[in-house]
Parts: sequence; C-alpha cells; structure tokens
Amino acid sequence: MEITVDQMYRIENKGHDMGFLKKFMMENAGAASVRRLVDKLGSVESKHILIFVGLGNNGGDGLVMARHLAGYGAKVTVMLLGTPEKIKTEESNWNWSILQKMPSVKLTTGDSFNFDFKPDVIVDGILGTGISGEIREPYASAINFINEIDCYKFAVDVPSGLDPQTGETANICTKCDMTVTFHKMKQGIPKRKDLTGELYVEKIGIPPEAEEGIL
Ligand SMILES: NC(=O)C1=CN([C@@H]2O[C@H](COP(=O)(O)OP(=O)(O)OC[C@H]3O[C@@H](n4cnc5c(N)ncnc54)[C@H](OP(=O)(O)O)[C@@H]3O)[C@@H](O)[C@H]2O)[C@@H](O)CC1
Ligand SMILES: [K+]
Repeated sequence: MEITVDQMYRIENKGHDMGFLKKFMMENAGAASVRRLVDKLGSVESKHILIFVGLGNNGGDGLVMARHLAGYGAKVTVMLLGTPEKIKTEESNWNWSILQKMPSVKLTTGDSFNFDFKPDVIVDGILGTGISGEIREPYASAINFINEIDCYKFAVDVPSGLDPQTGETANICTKCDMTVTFHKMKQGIPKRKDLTGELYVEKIGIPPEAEEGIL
C-alpha cells in the first residue's frame, strides 16, 4: 500500500502522541537502514563511509546510521550541511550530541567538500519528506558532489531532490544505488527507480493504531 506524505506525517505525530516518540522512530529508521546496507555490502569493516546530513529529521536518520556504522567498524565521516545550532529538531540534536562524544565518528560542518579520502559509500541524509521547491545551497552543492563521485550511494527515505509525494524531481536530485523508506511506501517514490536504485520499505515500530482514522 502506498500512502501520501501528509498521511505519513499524521501517522508519525499520532505515534509520537501515543508515546512512541519520533526519537524512537529515528533510531529504528537508522538501524534498519544500516542493516540493509551491511547486508548488501557484506561488510563495512574499515570502509570509508561519508554521510551527508541535512538539518531536519532526514539528517537525523543519517546521524543514527553514523553511530551504528561505527559499531560495525566502518570509518565514518559525517558532513553536516549547516551549523549544529541550526539543527531543527530535538531528536536530531540528541543524536548529534551522542556523536560529539564519539571520536570513532569524524564530524565536519560547513560547505566545503574536500575530503582526504575517497569514499567507498556515500549516504544521502540530506532531504526527505520535508523537501519543498528548488534546492537551496549548500544542499545543491552536496547533491552535485554526490552525483559526481563514483561509489556506492545509499538514500535515506528518498533520494534528495525527489518529491516523495509526486515523484517529480527538483532542479537536481541524487541518483542512488539503494533507497530505504520507512513505515509505508510514499506514492511518488516507486516512480523513479532510476534514482532510487534497489528500493525497500522498513517498519520502524509505529503502533498500527497510529494509522486509525488516517488510512
Ligand atoms: N515520517 C516518519 O515516520 C519518520 C520520518 N523520519 C525522517 O524524517 C524525514 C522528514 O524530516 P523533516 O520533516 O525534518 O524534513 P526533511 O526532509 O529532513 O527536510 C527538512 C529540512 O530540509 C530543508 N529543505 C526543505 N526543502 C529544501 C530545499 N528545496 N532546499 C534546501 N533545503 C530544503 C528544510 O529547511 P527549511 O525549509 O526549514 O528552511 C529543513 O531544514 C523523513 O524523510 C525521514 O527520513 C524518520 O526519522 C523516521 C520517522
Ligand atoms: K535523502
């Protein structure tokens, strides 16, 4: 079953109000994403994984992935597309503050993308269901950077630049090898397999009762 982005937000909020906090949804989303990625790659031990993170909860999922991938022995670098003070939500901030206590994960911010390593994997945690309009900087440069690098690319929830409601793309969009979306498929995502790559839906523990009156 495919649902609308509006229905997703309403289900998410109802689950949160039931006590299954967005923070728990984020944890399950990031953990499920890492399991898919590790299953696919066989092992991420010592692999250079570069995670681009937006200031919303799509970015938050990427922060959760960073922590889990460090646990699998990957060499993780997080690129926050903004300053930490601009992180929008409590659940994302919570995960950022955990990573600040983890020397095993390299945290970088700002808008210069010169790294002293060639990534084996790039994770696109830039934009998800909160996308609106043409892509603004520094997200635009990050998306172009991702598209220019030849490595395995993983999209959190949806390739950044693809509207999960309509399946239309903004002026630019990441082209990925795998996409993991959460809870239920959003209507626009399956329309662009050329951008999503292998596409999976992962349950993230939202109580089925959170859908009552919405689906
Ligand atoms: N639903 C669920 O159950 C769950 C959802 N989860 C995750 O949450 C994600 C949705 O999070 P979200 O609502 O924070 O929006 P998100 O996609 O991070 O973007 C907002 C940020 O992007 C920015 N921005 C927007 N348009 C832009 C543009 N054109 N160009 C540039 N910037 C632009 C916008 O900036 P602003 O417009 O506020 O200035 C804001 O900073 C969802 O995709 C999934 O991954 C999981 O945690 C698990 C549970
Ligand atoms: K994304």
